[in-house]
Amino acid sequence: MKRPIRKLNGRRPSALQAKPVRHVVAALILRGEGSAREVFICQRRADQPMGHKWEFPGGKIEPGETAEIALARELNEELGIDAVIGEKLTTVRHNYRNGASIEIQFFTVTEFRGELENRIFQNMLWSPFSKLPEYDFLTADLELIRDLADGKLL
Ligand SMILES: Nc1nc2c([nH]c(=O)n2[C@@H]2O[C@H](COP(=O)(O)OP(=O)(O)OP(=O)(O)O)[C@@H](O)[C@H]2O)c(=O)[nH]1
Repeated sequence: MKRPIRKLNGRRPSALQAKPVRHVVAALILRGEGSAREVFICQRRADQPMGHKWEFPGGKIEPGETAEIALARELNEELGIDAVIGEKLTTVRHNYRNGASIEIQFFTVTEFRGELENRIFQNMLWSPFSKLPEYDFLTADLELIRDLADGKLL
């Protein structure tokens, strides 16, 4: 039996509006050891969605790509480096308020060829883990940022 679609003030229930999950990969590019350890972070340009927010370099996985291949491609496009993709650190799922749902796989990178070159960002820099909470990161990254700053990860 077909169930009628319930109307809410003329709108469909939100489950029917849900957008497909976007699969994203991002890199924690690391340098240094111990308390001198730093991670490379990037700021989105004003004209990008969620402009001025800080993030880890990366992007969406294209059809047919593995996560590692997608991340190596994104790092090449965004920063001009040939990176060796390391271990997967964590996977984060997040629902943005606009209905977008993303799953981000974070990988470490400790080796790459080439110089880090700013091709698309407003700003980019090396940050000690303890200073990460001072930057205005994308909401989906906040738990990871706290864990890194508290020394719970890496
Ligand atoms: N790269 C990256 N994306 C993140 C992070 N955190 C987070 O929520 N995202 C979200 O994941 C999505 C990645 O999309 P993107 O626009 O950067 O990907 P892309 O380079 O493939 O974009 P394009 O569609 O312009 O080619 C965005 O919705 C972005 O807001 C992060 O730390 N790094």
